[in-house]
Amino acid sequence: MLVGVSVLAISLSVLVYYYPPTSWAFWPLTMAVPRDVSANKSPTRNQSEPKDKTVSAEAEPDDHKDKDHSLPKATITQTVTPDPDIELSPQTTPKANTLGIESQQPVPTFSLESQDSSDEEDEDETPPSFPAANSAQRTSANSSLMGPPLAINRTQPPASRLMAPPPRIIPSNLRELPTSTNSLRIPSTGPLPNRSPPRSNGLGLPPAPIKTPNARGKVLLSPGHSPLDWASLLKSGKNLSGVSSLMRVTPSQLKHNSGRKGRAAWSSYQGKVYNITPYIPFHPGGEGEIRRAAGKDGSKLFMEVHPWVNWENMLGECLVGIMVAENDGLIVAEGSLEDMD
Ligand code: HEM
Repeated sequence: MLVGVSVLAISLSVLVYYYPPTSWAFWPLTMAVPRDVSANKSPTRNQSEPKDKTVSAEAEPDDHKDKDHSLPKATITQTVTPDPDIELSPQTTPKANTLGIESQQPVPTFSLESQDSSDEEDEDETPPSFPAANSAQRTSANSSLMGPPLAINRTQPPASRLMAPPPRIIPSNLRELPTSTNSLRIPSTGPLPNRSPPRSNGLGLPPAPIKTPNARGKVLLSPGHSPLDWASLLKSGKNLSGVSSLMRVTPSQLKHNSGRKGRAAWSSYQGKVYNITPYIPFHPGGEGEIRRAAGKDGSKLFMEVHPWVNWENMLGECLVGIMVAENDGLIVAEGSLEDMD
């Protein structure tokens, strides 16, 4: 008995030595895999496979096959791709996808091509029409959302197609035209303009005239003395100041050059003395107005009438000098002023 057990143990040891336990699980599978699977595309190996626990766990159930066949045929094309791993030696470690024999079922692929008979016509290389024949744009053209195509009458001029027709004249809306005698009369009804009594000052005197913005008439300048003519004279380079160089002007000197008795007209504006003699005929406000400032400081008069006028630009070439105290001034020879005239 003891000897028998020993022999059995030794034989088992030898068996385990040559066939390690790691290879035990694949014995039935390697023995069952056919040598040439490519020649037999029908997956019938499962029938010969033993009901080993490792293999049967990866086999797909039958109801799964039924589910694949229930897919719509119109959108699925089935392709069979032979697994190249099948050609390997059965002694190698089997791949997972080869064990699932049912995975030899064709893999469904989706395609956008339609299954009707027009597939062959789509291969035509002529460009498709726009909009496409079966587009929603064409189909909606017949619906109520889209009107019929414009029918342009080529016989009419373009203006008549774009403009709205003239309004219809209804006789009841027309007024009666005034006759020649009635049009000159003051209407007897309705509010009348300027019918209020004339304004009185309460003293019996005639009412004061109503001032309007244009009540004061514009000064008519002599020909050749427009503002543009003055501007061109400023650019002419002519000596308009009457002096050879800037000078210090005393109050007595300013008063002396009053523009009377053949003298030049000087006027001071904010400490600067200008020879306004050449500008007098160009003054838009008239010669009399600007002469009021001759021989004295005209800043106040100037600012009262037109503070917006830039006299420094307009009289720049007429600058004589600056105002100084009486004892600081230099007398300018009168001949220099006569040269300007
Ligand atoms: C020398 C310096 C002066 C210069 C450069 C000058 C220039 C001018 C200019 C450019 C205008 C036209 C203004 C406009 O149309 O808006 C004007 C108008 C006038 N200026 Fe002078 N002016 C000067 C001195 C004076 C003085 C001293 C007076 C008198 C107080 C005066 C009285 C007037 C008047 C009454 C008008 C008319 C304003 C109007 O039409 O509404 N200006 N002046």
